[in-house]
Amino acid sequence: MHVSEGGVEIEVPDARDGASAGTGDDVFYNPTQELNRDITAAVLRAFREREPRAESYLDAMAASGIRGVRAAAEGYDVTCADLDADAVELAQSNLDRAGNGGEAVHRNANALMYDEVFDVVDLDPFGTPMPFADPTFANTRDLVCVTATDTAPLCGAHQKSGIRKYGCLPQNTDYHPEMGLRTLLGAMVRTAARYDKAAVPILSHATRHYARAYLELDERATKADELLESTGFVYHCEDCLHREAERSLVAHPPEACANCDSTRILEAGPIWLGPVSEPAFAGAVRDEVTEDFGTAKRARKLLDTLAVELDTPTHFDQHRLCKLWGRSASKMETFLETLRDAGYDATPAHYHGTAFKTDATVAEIREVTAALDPEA
Ligand SMILES: C[S@@+](CC[C@H](N)C(=O)[O-])C[C@H]1O[C@@H](n2cnc3c(N)ncnc32)[C@H](O)[C@@H]1O
Repeated sequence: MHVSEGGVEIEVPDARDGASAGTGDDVFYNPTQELNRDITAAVLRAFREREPRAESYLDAMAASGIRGVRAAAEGYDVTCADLDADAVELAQSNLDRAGNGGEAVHRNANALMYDEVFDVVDLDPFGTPMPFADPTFANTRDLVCVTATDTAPLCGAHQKSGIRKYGCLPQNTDYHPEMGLRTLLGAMVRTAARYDKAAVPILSHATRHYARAYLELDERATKADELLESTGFVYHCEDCLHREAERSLVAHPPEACANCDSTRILEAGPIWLGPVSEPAFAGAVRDEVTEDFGTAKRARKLLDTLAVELDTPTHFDQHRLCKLWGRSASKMETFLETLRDAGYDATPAHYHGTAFKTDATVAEIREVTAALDPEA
């Protein structure tokens, strides 16, 4: 099957009739990840401005090679790696067809990353990226791009798996996409720190199906120490949804909720509590989205949201709060405007349409927005 994406043309196996348009008919290609790949192409453009020495790009789990083909079109010196020989053959033929150079290699990405240094490494595995984290942070020079699709372990829905994979205690809350993203970022920051490197999140986004993060590397151990100080714990009241965050290597959970006195407090961590994106970089990436991206409109909307989203470590869901309080929900803009008029910061959060961030506590949100549903 012929696929046109972001100005490049590739062949992928035809999922409908099982026929192979390339070589292997079981080589993976997921059309629903186009937004993720469009944003990656825009990140690669914006990162070039930020770090002009960045030249080599490893598509570490290439499958059809779509990420590598797109990176080569952006002028990067591309290597596509895959364990599957059919994938390597298909990726090489796609690189050749596009004519922007690039080599596909039949290698285990972990072994390859210990052998060779790349400026940019893109991890896009099935499920968790943790089995690839050590060589990635040991050897990558400038930027790590990472997707994790194991959202249930990440957000605490499959908690034991989350604990095993990410070395922290994730909890299943009403802000599960953000819990997942911060579980992933915490594990990335800690892994990089083992190699005396700081992995600074410069852009991140999450949906129900995956978390995606871009981490800029800094070789100063002092910077790695600084980042570790932005990891810590969230304490979440299961009754009133009040939450508090504590930046610390050790948890000091409250005995009871500061808002409602409940003792049903969930403790999550250590997770990343710092900013998940750098506003200026999100804006620069947004400016690199071009009309030949199939998801241009969605990508710009997402990046616009990321550029202004508050960096509080959890988001709220208006519908969840209104249900708890027996109120009808309001239009998001009206709800946020009400908080702002009362002197709080409040922005939409990119996780979904009813998600928002604010510096108000749950009690303050309840009080300030009460007039929006006088019947309740
Ligand atoms: C989710 S797919 C990659 C999708 C692709 N990046 C895209 O955007 O369409 C994961 C790929 O990783 C490959 N893979 C799994 N383990 C690997 C390893 N240790 N080294 C290299 N490739 C691996 C699989 O063969 C599979 O093709």
